[in-house]
Parts: sequence; C-alpha cells; structure tokens
Amino acid sequence: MKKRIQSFAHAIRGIRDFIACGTNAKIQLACAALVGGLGLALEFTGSEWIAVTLCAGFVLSAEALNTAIEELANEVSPERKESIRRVKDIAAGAVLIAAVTSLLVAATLLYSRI
Ligand SMILES: Nc1ncnc2c1ncn2[C@@H]1O[C@H](COP(=O)(O)OP(=O)(O)OP(=O)(O)O)[C@@H](O)[C@H]1O
Repeated sequence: MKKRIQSFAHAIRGIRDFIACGTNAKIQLACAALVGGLGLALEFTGSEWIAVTLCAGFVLSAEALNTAIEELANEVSPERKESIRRVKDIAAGAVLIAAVTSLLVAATLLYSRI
C-alpha cells in the first residue's frame, strides 16, 4: 500500500514539474479553463462536459508525454542527430493530432449551439 501511495506521489510531482517547466502546459491549462468557463456560460449538457473533459485530458496527456520525451532526448543525446529529430518531431506531431482533434470537437459543439 505504501508503494502505491509513493507511486501516486511521484506522479503528482511529475505533473507539478510538467506545469512548472512547460510554457505549452500553461497555455493548454489556460485554454482548458477558458473552455470550462464557456461550458458554464453556455450550460453544457452532461455529454458536452464529457467531450470537453476528454479533449482537455487528451491534449494535456499528449503534451506531458512530449515534454518527457524531449527531456529524455536532450539528456541522452545533446548533440544534433537525425534519429533525435525524428523522435522529437513525432512526439510533437502527437500533440498536434490531439490539439486538432480537440479543436474539431470544440467547433462541433459550438456549431451545434448556433
Ligand atoms: N538533438 C537534436 N537533433 C536533431 N534535431 C533536433 C534536436 N533537438 C531538436 N531538434 C529539432 O528541433 C525541433 C525543436 O526541438 P526542441 O527541443 O527545441 O523542442 P521545443 O522547441 O521545445 O518543441 P515543442 O514546441 O514541441 O516543445 C525538434 O522538433 C526537432 O525537429
């Protein structure tokens, strides 16, 4: 049980590091707060809240993994390498996929309200 609690504490510390060192994380959290405010103003339904919560979690998780991969890549290979470029670009691509998907969901939600 102590081990489980420790793992949880490590994960919380990881989230704190992610927010502290990443500008993108702060921007994405601000966007999530904005969408939350919009949801309150527009009185989102239960399924609309589920959709926006999943999207926010999806983007933030992708960004956290991207940040972890960048940190690891910088540590393992500070010199420029084609393989590291690919790794970093693919990880950044994952964030872009999550962000574009979320924007499409947001656009669909807002369109359905017009
Ligand atoms: N060691 C390297 N070898 C080759 N290319 C690299 C290397 N480091 C970075 N790059 C290239 O520069 C880009 C930007 O890398 P950088 O580490 O600066 O990320 P970043 O600007 O913090 O990116 P993000 O905006 O995704 O957080 C990478 O996507 C990659 O194309």
